Amino acid sequence: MSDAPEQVDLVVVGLGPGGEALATGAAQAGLRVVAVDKHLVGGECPYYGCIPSKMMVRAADALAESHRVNELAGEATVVRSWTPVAERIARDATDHWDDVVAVRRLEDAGATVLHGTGRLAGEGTVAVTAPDGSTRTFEAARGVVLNPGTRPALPPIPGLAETPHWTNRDAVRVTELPGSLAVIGGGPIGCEMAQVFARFGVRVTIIEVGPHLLGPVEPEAGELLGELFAQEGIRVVTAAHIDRIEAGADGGVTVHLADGAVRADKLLVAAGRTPNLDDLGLETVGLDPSARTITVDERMRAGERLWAIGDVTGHGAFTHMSMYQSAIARRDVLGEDGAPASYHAVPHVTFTDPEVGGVGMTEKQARDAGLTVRVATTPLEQSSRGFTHGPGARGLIKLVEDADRGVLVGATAMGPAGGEILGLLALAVHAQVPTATLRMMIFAYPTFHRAIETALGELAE
Ligand SMILES: Cc1cc2nc3c(=O)[nH]c(=O)nc-3n(C[C@H](O)[C@H](O)[C@H](O)COP(=O)(O)OP(=O)(O)OC[C@H]3O[C@@H](n4cnc5c(N)ncnc54)[C@H](O)[C@@H]3O)c2cc1C
Ligand SMILES: NC(=O)c1ccc[n+]([C@@H]2O[C@H](COP(=O)([O-])OP(=O)(O)OC[C@H]3O[C@@H](n4cnc5c(N)ncnc54)[C@H](O)[C@@H]3O)[C@@H](O)[C@H]2O)c1
Repeated sequence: MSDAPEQVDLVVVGLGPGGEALATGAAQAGLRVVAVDKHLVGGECPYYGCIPSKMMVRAADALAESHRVNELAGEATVVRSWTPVAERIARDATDHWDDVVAVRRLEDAGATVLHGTGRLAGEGTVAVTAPDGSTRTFEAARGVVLNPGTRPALPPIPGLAETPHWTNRDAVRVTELPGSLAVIGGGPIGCEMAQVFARFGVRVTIIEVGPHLLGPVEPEAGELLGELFAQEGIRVVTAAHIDRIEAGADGGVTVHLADGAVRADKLLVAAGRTPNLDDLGLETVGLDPSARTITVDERMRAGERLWAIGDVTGHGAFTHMSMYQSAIARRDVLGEDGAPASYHAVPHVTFTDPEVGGVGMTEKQARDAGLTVRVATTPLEQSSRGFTHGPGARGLIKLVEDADRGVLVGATAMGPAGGEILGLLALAVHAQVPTATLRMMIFAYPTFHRAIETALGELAE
């Protein structure tokens, strides 16, 4: 039974990267903050997402570089071992999936931290159910911030629910590698994980329903990634239709496609995310709990005394988006001024090798928006840096210009350190730097980012 509501200033439900930062900032500003998470303070990114997966990527890239020694610098023999990867994730990244440090940090900032499930119970009110079933109810004078994030989606494929499978949460906790792995989904999670495991000797097949890997990026980049994956021995099946999935008696799995079958020791499902909106009490404030996103305005307001941030707002499922929105919502909660949200230059990087970075609109999005579009694409390996780099230099720069305004509205940087090259392009799109000004820049020789100059030259032709 719940006692009388406790009076506080702010309740933050869900402590992903943005929720944790907001709760910290609001508590440090003197508000009485209750911060609630039903699992780990910090959310998906530090425990099951960005951080452990990037440790896996780093290890796999080191292996790939070691193999390039044979072409560039003599002979290298490497004995692969997953043990250091698993240990680094468990010990350094996730504290063995324990959030005690994060909880203490938030408490030190002045917040009350509760492990439990938060549900709205009308405007400005949240009921928190602890793991032991007890409930406390809070009335928040300033209001409630929602940052509930997402969980792995399970596509409605016959047999899948009954078949043992990994999601990203299992993949980052693996201590022993299987001989073979089937991956459903060729999005960022599927691609990053597939390449990592393949580089550690696992026979990997990616099964993607779309026409190429990394659906929303420029098709040239997704197709090139598929080509490079195939070259390093990853089987990529695109335009696939999975009829059903069958668990084998030996613990393996068979994915039955419309034309053939894929047999593997393990199955990784990386087929998108389900927003954690179904058990949040949204109906008590007039919102739809079955919706895929919560609509927010440019200050992250979702209703009276209600804000939402992070993946559930539908503006890009990235940690940097959660943090960006967190800062805007925090200012609004505290009654401070600041720039409203703007999404014309959202950057994203998939940390495959080569990295695939993008910002703003793709060519298709720009054309669909009715812009007068001019594009230029240049292969990275044909730049001086690409030529000297040799193996591992494949990639591309693609620019999308609004020709009427003479500014870039989108760009792709794919290649070694593609995510770093993207920085320059993200600035150009963000600040709407005229392409005429970009053309006057001096690009250091021989850098990868100098390929942007080549592409700018092609835009002008
Ligand atoms: C494998 C993987 C790799 C990724 N790599 C990158 C990357 O390289 N770069 C990048 O920018 N992004 C990456 N992402 C995405 C990134 O993890 C998310 O965008 C990021 O975590 C932001 O999510 P969020 O703030 O919406 O909340 P989340 O991180 O999803 O956290 C939400 C929190 O809310 C809690 N919660 C949910 N409902 C309730 C409730 N009712 N009551 C209490 N608590 C609740 C959950 O327990 C969770 O802790 C990756 C994701 C995955 C899965
Ligand atoms: N480096 C990064 O920034 C990074 C890395 C990983 C994840 N993320 C974030 O996490 C989110 C989730 O990643 P994700 O890769 O799971 O999702 P996603 O939605 O981006 O990709 C899922 C892929 O699975 C495919 N798919 C769906 N159902 C299928 C089916 N039945 N058969 C075959 N293919 C199917 C989709 O066509 C899509 O290509 C991403 O949107 C991204 O924003 C970011």
